[in-house]
Amino acid sequence: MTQNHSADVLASARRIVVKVGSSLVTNEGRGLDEAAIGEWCRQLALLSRGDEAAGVGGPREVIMVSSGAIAEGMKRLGWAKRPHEVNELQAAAAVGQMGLAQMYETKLREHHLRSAQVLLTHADLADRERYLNARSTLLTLLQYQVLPVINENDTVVTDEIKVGDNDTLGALVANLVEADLLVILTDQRGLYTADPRKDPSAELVREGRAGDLALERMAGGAGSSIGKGGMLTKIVAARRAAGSGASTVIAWGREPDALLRLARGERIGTLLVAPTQKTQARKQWMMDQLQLRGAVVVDEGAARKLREEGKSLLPIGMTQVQGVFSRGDVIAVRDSITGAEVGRGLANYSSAEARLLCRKPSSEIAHLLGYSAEPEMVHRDNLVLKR
Ligand SMILES: Nc1ncnc2c1ncn2[C@@H]1O[C@H](COP(=O)(O)OP(=O)(O)O)[C@@H](O)[C@H]1O
Ligand SMILES: N[C@@H](CCC(=O)OP(=O)(O)O)C(=O)O
Repeated sequence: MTQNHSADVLASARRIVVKVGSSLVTNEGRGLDEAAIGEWCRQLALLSRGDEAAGVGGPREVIMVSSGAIAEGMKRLGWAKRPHEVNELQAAAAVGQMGLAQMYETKLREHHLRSAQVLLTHADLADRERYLNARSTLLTLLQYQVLPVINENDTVVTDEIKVGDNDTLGALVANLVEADLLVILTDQRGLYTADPRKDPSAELVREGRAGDLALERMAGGAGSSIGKGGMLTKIVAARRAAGSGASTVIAWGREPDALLRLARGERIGTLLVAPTQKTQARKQWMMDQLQLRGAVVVDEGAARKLREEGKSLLPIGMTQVQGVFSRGDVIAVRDSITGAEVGRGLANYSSAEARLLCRKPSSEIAHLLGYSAEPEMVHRDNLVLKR
């Protein structure tokens, strides 16, 4: 990839997930690093506003994934050694998360940015319906220019049902909101050819392809007892983020103005470029669904609006619902005249609900179902037209 092209990947990223690790957040376990958190918050606020003087080229939607709850909880409880017992780790997380949320709230407020705490579990991301709900909440927060500060809900999860490390959580969040870029800030300047703590001759890798297995061989585990995943989970996270088209940067969290410089297109740390672009990755995923659970049949007018005007499918254009599907399933949209597939997309309502909504204006959804998720049956962003 050329220098210019990689600068584009960075400068054109509109939706960015930033992940910071425990060792940075808690100053290697010494306690919340107020100055460092304040510094990221300042940059996040400038990015979110698209501050002209900062030269970041327009507003960005930013989400923070922050570790540090357990490390901070241990500090507050006066525990010198990380406990092994799950209930103790969970208690530490509960104590530390208070401090974490409070610190981000205070620092972001100083920079006139509102924030929201979002604690997620693996189950929230694995279950289709909860996944869509989490997605919808995060997108709503972004729409209102509120910065979501995310961590795993350590207090309620045990080892078997854990995401486990926040590099992976960051990638899952990037998938969830279809981010353009995942920035992983850590205590090293990026990925080195070997663990720099063990091999002083290791060299910084400036760029690679996300998913390249050779990179995984260079990466080792955590260098300190504070961090959880080490470099390997970051490289695997980059592969996962690339699944929905997001590229990843791994950079040093203390690099001055790192987030602003990245947004300006400056090359810092290690850039792992996603081989397929965001929309392409998404379309591919939807088209690859072999087993469609159902379909909605639409009238001529709706089919035309979808095909020719790139519009969303509204319930009013639906004439029939086929099969049994849930909210979030991929369904086919069929033309009532020829029966041909117009396209495929994500259903906002289940088949049972959709049957009640056929031919009805969206303004009646709340009345008919007792709630309203979205005015569309399938939003155009979640629709791939058949060529
Ligand atoms: N190839 C590598 N390049 C850079 N760091 C590596 C590599 N292999 C292992 N590491 C280790 O990974 C550590 C970063 O991971 P971790 O401690 O989990 O940080 P964080 O808390 O930021 O997630 C580094 O301090 C380093 O010792
Ligand atoms: N959810 C945990 C973080 C776990 C984790 O992945 O830590 P790290 O490797 O430092 O990003 C906490 O807040 O303590």
